[in-house]
Amino acid sequence: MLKRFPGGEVHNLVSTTPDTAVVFKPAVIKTPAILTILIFVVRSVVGVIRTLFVHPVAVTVVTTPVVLLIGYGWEVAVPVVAALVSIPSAWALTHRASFSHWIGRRLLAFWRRVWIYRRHWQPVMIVSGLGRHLQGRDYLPKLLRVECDGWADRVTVKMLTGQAVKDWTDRIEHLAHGFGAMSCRVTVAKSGRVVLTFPRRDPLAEPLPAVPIPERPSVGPVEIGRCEDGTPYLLNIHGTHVLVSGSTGAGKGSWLWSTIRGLLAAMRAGLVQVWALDPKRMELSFGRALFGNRYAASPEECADLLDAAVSVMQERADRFAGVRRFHVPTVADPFVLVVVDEVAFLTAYQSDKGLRQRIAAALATLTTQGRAVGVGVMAALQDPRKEVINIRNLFPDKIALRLDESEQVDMVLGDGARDRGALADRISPSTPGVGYVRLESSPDPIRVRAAYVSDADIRDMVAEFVGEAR
Ligand SMILES: Nc1ncnc2c1ncn2[C@@H]1O[C@H](COP(=O)(O)OP(=O)(O)OP(=O)(O)O)[C@@H](O)[C@H]1O
Repeated sequence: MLKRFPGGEVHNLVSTTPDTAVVFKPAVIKTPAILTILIFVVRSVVGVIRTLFVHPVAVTVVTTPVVLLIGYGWEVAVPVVAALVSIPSAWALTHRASFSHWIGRRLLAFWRRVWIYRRHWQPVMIVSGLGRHLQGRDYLPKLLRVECDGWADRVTVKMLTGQAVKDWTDRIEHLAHGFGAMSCRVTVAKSGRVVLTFPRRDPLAEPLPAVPIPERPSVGPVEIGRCEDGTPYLLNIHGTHVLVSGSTGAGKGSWLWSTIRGLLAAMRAGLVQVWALDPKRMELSFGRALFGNRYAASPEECADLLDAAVSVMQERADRFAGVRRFHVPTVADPFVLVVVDEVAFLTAYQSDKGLRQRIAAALATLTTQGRAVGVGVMAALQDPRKEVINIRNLFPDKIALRLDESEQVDMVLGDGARDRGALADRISPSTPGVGYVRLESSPDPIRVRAAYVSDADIRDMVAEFVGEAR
């Protein structure tokens, strides 16, 4: 005997096998055709209005010829379109930057949104695991906006509820390959939204000539080179410590020399002193005259120079205590920048244990207490493994140039840097000076190329500095 269920009809219940319990027949709700059509029309209208607002330039370019052709025939459409095309062409030829800002990049963004991102969105999301296909329905993150600049596409995405940024940073390779880009970087726009950056070309492929020596004395930020968007990259030196790490030939020298070059005017004015530790005797020795007697090469000399820097630091700390909390560079109390080329020579590879401990203690003291009293450290390092330098974390600002292994990226820049797109292990050996900067103030790494300071540039710097000093 079939039991009568509340709200159900007995004839809606079927038993498929004689010896088993009742099996429910799924309820089929028939949507009226008019409702389906209405939903479709509303969605289409909303889509058209949205496209009009989001891509006004692209919509005008596409619809104008069609409207003219239908409304006035080809006799009117062709000359009007020709005139309309000639105006932007003339604009593009005479002022390319403003044309590409107002028209070119918007058209490109529209095209790439439709052809690259919208077309591949569903398969890339499902295959990478960022979207789900459940019971015939797709649950996908929402593609909100595509913007193009001179070198990259920036895709703003609304994540699925419950997703974390790490879900995206773990899949940068899927995203890059899925959308035909060389790499992908993930940044957080706001809660629930991420921006994916897909480079279209490498704007840092060409070497940059040395930045002109500044006219005005300044302790920074100093111009080091260029960012990917073509803007000058300014590095803060005063009030921090900087670690530059990269394998041999990665271009660490260009970061050290670009910094010294940017400080040269302030050095001439007596507001900055650069103290050079050059255990390899290959890098800083070239501009030795810039450092006067504050140049050291042998481990003993380096240890003495570091101890002297610690003394300066402590003497200032005694004097400044209770009087001021920040250092203002003056001729009496200049900013002291201790530049160390290949710091591991002085720490990990130093066979004299006593000397090694003395140097490590001095470096740790300077990096923990020096910045408030105007003593900074900028150190270069080839091998960032933990056993090589354990004071790595005392440098607030870090730069990873080309590295040999992917694990080294987080060792230099801190946890999660590679996931956020700092692919320092993928930097080509043909682009020395390129690196990822991760500052204390921002977790997102920036890709930068330092300008190349050639031997001739260093000679000019020395000539200018010594000439002035005489
Ligand atoms: N910013 C740059 N732009 C273009 N070329 C560069 C740049 N920096 C360095 N180079 C080239 O790369 C070569 C190696 O650079 P550099 O000596 O600075 O590397 P490094 O990282 O200091 O290596 P090592 O640790 O072996 O001394 C230079 O001789 C120069 O030709």
